[in-house]
Amino acid sequence: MGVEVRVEGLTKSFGKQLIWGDVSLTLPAGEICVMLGPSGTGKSVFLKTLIGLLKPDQGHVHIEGTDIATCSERQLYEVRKLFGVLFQDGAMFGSMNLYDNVAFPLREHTRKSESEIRSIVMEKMEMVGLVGAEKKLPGEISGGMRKRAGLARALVLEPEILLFDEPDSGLDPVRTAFLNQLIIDLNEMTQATCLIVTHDINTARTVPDNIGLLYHRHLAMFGPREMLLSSEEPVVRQFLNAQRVGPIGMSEEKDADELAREADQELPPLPPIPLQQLPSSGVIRPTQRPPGEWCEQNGVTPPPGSFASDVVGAT
Ligand SMILES: Nc1ncnc2c1ncn2[C@@H]1O[C@H](COP(=O)(O)OP(=O)(O)OP(=O)(O)O)[C@@H](O)[C@H]1O
Repeated sequence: MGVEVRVEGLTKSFGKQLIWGDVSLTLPAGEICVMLGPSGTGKSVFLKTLIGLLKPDQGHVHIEGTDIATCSERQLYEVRKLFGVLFQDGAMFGSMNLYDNVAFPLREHTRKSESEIRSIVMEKMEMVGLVGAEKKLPGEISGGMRKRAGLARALVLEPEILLFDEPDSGLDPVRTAFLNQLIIDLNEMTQATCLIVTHDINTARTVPDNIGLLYHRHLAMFGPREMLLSSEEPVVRQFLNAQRVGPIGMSEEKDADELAREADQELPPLPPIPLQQLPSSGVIRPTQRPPGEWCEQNGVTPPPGSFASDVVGAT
């Protein structure tokens, strides 16, 4: 079972540049969360702060009784073992074949025998569909395969928390759909708490239990998927529906003149909320809420056509 990650009042700057301030959210144990945000809003910095690769200026990251922001190096080393991270390019060692890349954390962090390592590596290679490619070098395979190899490596220490930094970057829509299915199936299988940083709106709309949006140096919103997909809040609405009309401009926020010009433009209606993607087993995950539950419990009328099986992005 995954563990909860509780972030409180987190602030990070580089020199005088504030990246984001006062970020508070909880990644609930075993749930899948997505973090969105325009380019450069500090999503990768957020991931790195969660695993203690970057120190925040203020705030706390509580994981199983340890505060990553203030703990000792020794405690950090222990807590890091709870994490599996899939970096954007898979972060493979170019001179090692896939087998040795995937085996690397086991050889570094455990005293397991080579035969134990072999069985774990092959199990994870099978999970990500890479059996037969063990001897290939990272440079000899496609970007999608590299990501799957990176995922196998992220899984070998049986992590309780899985972080994905733009798993869909550089992948075509079909490969992205397969990778998303793999993430959902892994979550069902391992119950690890998952956080996916992505730009892909379809992923954000259909995969997670919760969505967060970083914008303009703060966390604009974080909460259940249906809450954000039914939100009328301008930034959330604009981003989750990939619209030009709204506060977000080409480089940063729009200025007052641009916003005034848009004032009389009518916003398109909110699109229907798609069904959340199921694991391959077709059975709802333990942490997944039935469609429409959040809206019903919170007295929110979902946009017309929501939760129909033929809504684009439903499968
Ligand atoms: N180690 C660092 N030192 C100084 N500035 C940094 C460092 N790491 C990141 N930054 C700055 O922090 C800001 C946010 O970067 P980050 O990569 O987290 O954005 P992002 O939201 O993940 O962007 P994208 O969606 O384009 O990948 C950028 O302005 C970047 O230049």
